[in-house]
Amino acid sequence: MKHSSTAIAQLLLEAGAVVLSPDRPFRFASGILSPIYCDNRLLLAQVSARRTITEAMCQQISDELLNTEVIAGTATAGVPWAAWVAHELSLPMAYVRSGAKKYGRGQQVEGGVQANQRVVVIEDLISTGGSSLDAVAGLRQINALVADCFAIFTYEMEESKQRFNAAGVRLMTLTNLSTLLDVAAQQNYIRAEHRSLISDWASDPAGWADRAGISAE
Ligand SMILES: O=P(O)(O)OC[C@H]1O[C@H](OP(=O)(O)OP(=O)(O)O)[C@H](O)[C@@H]1O
Ligand SMILES: O=C(O)c1cc(=O)[nH]c(=O)[nH]1
Repeated sequence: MKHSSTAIAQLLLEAGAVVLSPDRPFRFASGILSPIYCDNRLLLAQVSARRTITEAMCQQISDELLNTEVIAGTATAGVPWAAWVAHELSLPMAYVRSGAKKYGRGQQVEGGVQANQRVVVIEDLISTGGSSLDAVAGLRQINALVADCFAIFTYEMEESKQRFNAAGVRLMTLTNLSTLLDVAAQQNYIRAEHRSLISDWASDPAGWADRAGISAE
């Protein structure tokens, strides 16, 4: 069964993964302050939801990325998804640390990826794209071939689009912020004023805190 972007957004909402906190914004990995946070890690504990996500990822990879040789997860939140997808597709799995390990073999990429292997990077969520593209850079450094990244969710930030373009990486996602806001509004998960607030944030996430007069704690 094909899983639509709307169905996956609904799943995230039902799973309680989407949290709003306009008055005490979340700090993202990139430093950006945000009134919304999507905690896909909560899906790890929800067997039916994680099965649906894994199935949807496997389906798209089987349909569109026929030559994939390795599934690589970004540490930490991408790793379990990469493991489940690689297992289902009977492909080798690897993971990419945020930086090279400071002891042992000193590697950023773990799992024996070979030069010229075609690798798909799996991430749980894309904000600026910095984490996934660091993983791509780590893989390319050992001469792996990376042209595609796959994530559950993207905020559709202009910055991420530009960075993926510049890196020559195609980003595929199961769902995105605009779909999530549509579903959340239709089903009364969020009020109209919160939808407007999040849309305003999304129009310029990095400038939002200043615009809204919110100072970082
Ligand atoms: O697109 P970006 O701007 O890089 O932001 C998204 C990244 O941030 C989160 O990871 P986090 O740094 O919180 O670490 P974790 O995966 O260990 O939870 C998320 O899991 C992505 O990896
Ligand atoms: O950019 C991030 O750090 C980030 C945003 C978000 O909504 N969820 C998450 O896990 N990380």
